[in-house]
Amino acid sequence: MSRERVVTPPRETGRGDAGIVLRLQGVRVAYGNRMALDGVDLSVRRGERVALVGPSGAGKSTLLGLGNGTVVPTRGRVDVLGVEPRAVSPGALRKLRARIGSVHQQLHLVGPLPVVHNVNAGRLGAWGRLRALRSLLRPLQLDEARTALERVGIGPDLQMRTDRLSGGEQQRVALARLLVQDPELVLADEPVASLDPARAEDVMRLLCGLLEQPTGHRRTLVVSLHDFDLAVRHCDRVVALRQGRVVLDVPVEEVDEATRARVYDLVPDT
Ligand SMILES: Nc1ncnc2c1ncn2[C@@H]1O[C@H](COP(=O)(O)OP(=O)(O)OP(=O)(O)O)[C@@H](O)[C@H]1O
Repeated sequence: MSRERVVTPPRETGRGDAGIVLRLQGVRVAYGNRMALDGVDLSVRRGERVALVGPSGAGKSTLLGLGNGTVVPTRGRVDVLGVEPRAVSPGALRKLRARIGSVHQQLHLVGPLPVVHNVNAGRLGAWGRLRALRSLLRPLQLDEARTALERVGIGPDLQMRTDRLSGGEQQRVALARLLVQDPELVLADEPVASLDPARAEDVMRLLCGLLEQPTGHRRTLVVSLHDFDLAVRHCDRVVALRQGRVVLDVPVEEVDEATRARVYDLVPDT
């Protein structure tokens, strides 16, 4: 078993800190005496697509939780979109979260509601309570919802009950919700874990397509994946965690058969 730690430092873009959307410095997260992350340093630049891989319990979900402020570091510092989540007021944290899109294996759609409301849920963080209530009575921004649904490839039947759609269509509604949210950073926790390979490929292609903005800029993606091949096909960089430590951090071009085979055997530095 190899004891090396393979880390290629992030490529310099000459933009300094301004280009970094997520930074972890010396981060430790402990749940009681269980160490979920231990001494993690990681910087993700604007527009990067970073895949988190590693065995079950390695700390991938915990790292994503740090990104949206649902997990607080026990030690070290986390900065997201220029904000330190644990240091800001609840209002500022809400504003920060409105700039971050979350994708999960569970879609968190409200089944009995018409599709339009589930798509518009992407705006709740930006709208505030009154506007959200108004939209529940009479949906706002129908054109944007329609455009988002067309972009994810389902018909514009906005009034259809969401739970009448197929599983694949519901997945697309969840992605349309992400699109109308228009986040700067997307954190996706095993978004394709329960899908067959063909659908997983489809959803990853769709998700990555949504990261491209009409302006030519790209939203940033950090995604945990169990399938190493999917990570290599769709991301720019692979970060492998094991027992709460980063054991591999390389651009996908540097991933060869040997790296791929080693990932699940690597152990952290001691
Ligand atoms: N709320 C919690 N309370 C106690 N322990 C936790 C909690 N959340 C995570 N852990 C522990 O922290 C470690 C890292 O868990 P985490 O869910 O981040 O790993 P993961 O890499 O996402 O795993 P998986 O691939 O199975 O989802 C595990 O040992 C887990 O049992």
